[in-house]
Amino acid sequence: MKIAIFAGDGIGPEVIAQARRVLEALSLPGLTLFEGDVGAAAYRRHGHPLPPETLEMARAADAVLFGAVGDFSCDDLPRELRPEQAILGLRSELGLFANLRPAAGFPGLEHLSSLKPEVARSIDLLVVRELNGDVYFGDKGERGSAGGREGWDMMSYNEAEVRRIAHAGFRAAMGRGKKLTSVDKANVLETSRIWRETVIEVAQEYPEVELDHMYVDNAAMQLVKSPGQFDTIVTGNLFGDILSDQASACVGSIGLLASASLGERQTDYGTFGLYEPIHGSAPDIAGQGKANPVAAVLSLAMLLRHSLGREEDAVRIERAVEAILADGVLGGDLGGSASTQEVGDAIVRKIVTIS
Ligand SMILES: NC(=O)C1=CN([C@@H]2O[C@H](COP(=O)(O)OP(=O)(O)OC[C@H]3O[C@@H](n4cnc5c(N)ncnc54)[C@H](O)[C@@H]3O)[C@@H](O)[C@H]2O)C=CC1
Ligand SMILES: CC(C)CC(=O)C(=O)O
Ligand SMILES: [Mg+2]
Repeated sequence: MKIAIFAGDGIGPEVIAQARRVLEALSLPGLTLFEGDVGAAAYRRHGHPLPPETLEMARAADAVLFGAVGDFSCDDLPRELRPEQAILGLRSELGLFANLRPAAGFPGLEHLSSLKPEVARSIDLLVVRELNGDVYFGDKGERGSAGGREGWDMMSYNEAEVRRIAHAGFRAAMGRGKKLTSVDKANVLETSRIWRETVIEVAQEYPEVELDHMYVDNAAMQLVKSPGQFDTIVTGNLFGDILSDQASACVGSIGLLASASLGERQTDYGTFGLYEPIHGSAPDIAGQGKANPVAAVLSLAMLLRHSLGREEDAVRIERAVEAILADGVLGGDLGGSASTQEVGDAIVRKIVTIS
């Protein structure tokens, strides 16, 4: 089993160091770890945020564990050299089109949610976000205009792209509460009209799943008003990016939510994937030991489940995380004072005691 580890920038290395300790505490036989450079760190060392050797390392692995990229010192670089291109490049080059972002409340942490505790208690949803299309990958540019500089980012989806993420959404819903909400903006966007019609067509193959549709503005409102109504959400790249950050505040902190990015490639043990917290490099707290490593640790659990077929180890990690949070080992983002290292220590100790 080969895992490529790309820690990246800002708090990326801090949270990945803790995830790595948790992985080592599991003492899995036959595991090889490789480390590669991405983001601003890679740009400084190799002149590119996603050097060819990093991409090759990812291709040769069964899974990638990713921290975060982004560094304001790179803001003036041309777009193709900015750190964020590393994660976009990995997602597109590796064909990782389905981004699974679960958001569920942790028992006893309801008071830390931005919602009322009784509302927060009801959250248990999965955002299935399309990851290879939309405005992030469409034609983009800048030109002069009568109104000054004009920029554009083309939003587009074709039926094949929508079909494959719709299948991912329906399959995910089948494994959960059999309810799928497709989020779009079909009242004004052509892209969304094709999205909605294609999702309805794919629904014929999943008669057991109850499908509904919601405009993204209403979905954002419903998410904070009554998140319990959602089971599985399928949506485009931009809407999914925004709604999942919003969902993290409903759970308690962006430092808690993990993600899996999957494509079609199968390995000897499961589906090849890239696993990362939903947060970014958080330059405002980088280097201060304040980053919550839980999202990175839970991303590792998703890696073990989806790419390495090690469900029992994934559950062991998830139980350890739930236990330390219930014990009150909380970082600053959750109103506590535990450092990144202390949260990692507590998870490692629990892993060892949980059989
Ligand atoms: N996949 C990736 O690598 C992503 C990279 N980014 C990049 O990250 C950089 C910073 O972006 P922001 O918009 O500030 O988003 P961010 O997610 O890095 O941070 C947003 C807020 O959440 C806090 N936060 C994030 N992770 C946390 C954690 N684990 N524990 C405690 N608090 C945490 C930060 O301190 C900040 O106040 C930018 O360069 C952005 O492009 C943003 C999102 C995803
Ligand atoms: C950094 C961006 C490319 C994407 C993002 O914010 C995300 O995937 O959560
Ligand atoms: Mg994001």
